[in-house]
Amino acid sequence: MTPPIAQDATAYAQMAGRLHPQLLKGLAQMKYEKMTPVQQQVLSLPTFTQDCLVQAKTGTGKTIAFLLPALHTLITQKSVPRGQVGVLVMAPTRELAQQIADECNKLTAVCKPPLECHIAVGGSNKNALLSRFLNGNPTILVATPGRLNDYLTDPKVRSKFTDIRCVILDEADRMLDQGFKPAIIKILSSMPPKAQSSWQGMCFSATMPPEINSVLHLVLDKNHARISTISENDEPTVSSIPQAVVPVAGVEDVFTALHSLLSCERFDNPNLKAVIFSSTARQAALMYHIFASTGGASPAKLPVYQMHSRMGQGARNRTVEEFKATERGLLFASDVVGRGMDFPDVGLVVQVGLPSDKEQYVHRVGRTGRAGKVGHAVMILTPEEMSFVKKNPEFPIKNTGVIHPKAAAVPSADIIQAALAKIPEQAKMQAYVAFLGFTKTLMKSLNTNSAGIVALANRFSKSMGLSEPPELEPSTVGKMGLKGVPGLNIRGKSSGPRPDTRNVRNPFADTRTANPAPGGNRGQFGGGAGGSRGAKKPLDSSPGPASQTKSPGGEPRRKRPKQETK
Ligand SMILES: Nc1ncnc2c1ncn2[C@@H]1O[C@H](COP(=O)(O)OP(=O)(O)OP(=O)(O)O)[C@@H](O)[C@H]1O
Repeated sequence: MTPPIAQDATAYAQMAGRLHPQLLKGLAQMKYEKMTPVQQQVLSLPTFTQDCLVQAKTGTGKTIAFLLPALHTLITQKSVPRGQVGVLVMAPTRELAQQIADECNKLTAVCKPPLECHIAVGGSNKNALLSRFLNGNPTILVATPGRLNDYLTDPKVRSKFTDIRCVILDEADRMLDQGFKPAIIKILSSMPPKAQSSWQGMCFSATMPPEINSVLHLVLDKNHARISTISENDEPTVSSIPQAVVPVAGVEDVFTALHSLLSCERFDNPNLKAVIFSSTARQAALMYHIFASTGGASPAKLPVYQMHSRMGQGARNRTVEEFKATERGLLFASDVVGRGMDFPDVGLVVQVGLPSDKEQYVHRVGRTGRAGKVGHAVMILTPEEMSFVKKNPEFPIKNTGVIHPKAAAVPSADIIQAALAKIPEQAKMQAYVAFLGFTKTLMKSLNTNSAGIVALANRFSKSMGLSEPPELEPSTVGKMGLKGVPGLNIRGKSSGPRPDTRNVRNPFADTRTANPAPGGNRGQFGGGAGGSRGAKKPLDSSPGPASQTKSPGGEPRRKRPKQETK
């Protein structure tokens, strides 16, 4: 099926004379014959060099919509001196940056002379990429802000931006939020001032919360064009994606309900390809291992994959490649793939628990129903989380009624219990600490207090089969703002031997799953951060820009991520 392109959409062939022939040839090779609405509107602007703020729904071809005008200008106007960066694209995650670079390379495949597109992202081999960047001809650079700032400490790198022509922010609302804004400001301070060199600014996203308006001046001039393919009364999600909520009786029933749901879905569609989002990296890893051990969604096996910030970059890259290529399978993910990622033919998105905000809901749902294809989205919510549905009536979320875990054709409760029994205790402890940290950030939306959060986390702990809540360092409790809250098991304040969450390392390092991801990314719970260490930065996340710490891959972490709690 083709993207949501109207019958009367303009064919790219009709752009002959307006778009450079080499780009038209590239489009033809990619088999993009007609324009999607956002591409049509952007290419209808009076000039391709105009600053613009562009909002269009997920999966409707925004990448090509920003690449075409930028590349056309690059090819047709005074050439950028050799070695200089002409177009800079910034995106929030390494995987999305790579995906944009891949799309750019396909589009420019027939360009002569060739246009080099480089990437600067964390977690990868910095020295090799930097040396290629310094010695090559990186006319186009796609970067994550943390790594680019890291590059920019080198004066040789800074000197490569003196002739910059165009700066593009993909996922612009995310790039300009509190987490990333300082890094973006720092990057822009290394470029010639916009007022003098008048580089073009472009901001694209599927969501544009009002807060973005006060910071647009960083990238766009005040006469920028505003394009939205979403009309005022339109829903913010793609209308061909039915959305539902499965309310469960309590936090204890979540995994069982998920198993029931996936089993039913699998029954309807033997080639099910689904992304299952969790609030934290630890929970994504936990669910991956549970479902690897149940053999995918029973009764038949589906390959399972995991994707989150606790994995090494090599494993992350392999998972992206494999899940893009596979026809069927379950990807247990955190929000590292919540925005922008284009996994073809995902037919189902499941959100286990709440997204960090309503924008994140839109982006997660948008991993299905892309390019005009069909898909649906389901949330699994506890009674405490159900207010999300009421508070956001703009989302057409249908309440399917409580699914009793045992109502499904398979004994999901027993299967989950058996799978949980095989999960190392340390992994459960880590999931508990991450759950506590993330749920604390949602205290207001959950309409509860600290004691309520701890009680919820303790029920979660019990449901995983832990005899008592894992022990926390007093300093961790302080950092979480939970000092004095009853129900916590605090080191030094409890009697008798307790499970120890310190120095927890790769609890799966020596285990083999029944259905490991083909990429071999087993045992990715650990990364060395134990319960208390993990909780030390309960809000930390790898895809974010610099604040104080650096991830092992050199991608700076930000103070308060919206996307992922480890
Ligand atoms: N003109 C076109 N014809 C056919 N397919 C297209 C066209 N433009 C884009 N696509 C395809 O549509 C899919 C979605 O494109 P893209 O990833 O750019 O969407 P997006 O709007 O940026 O989504 P998101 O908001 O999730 O980032 C991709 O698989 C892309 O290859």
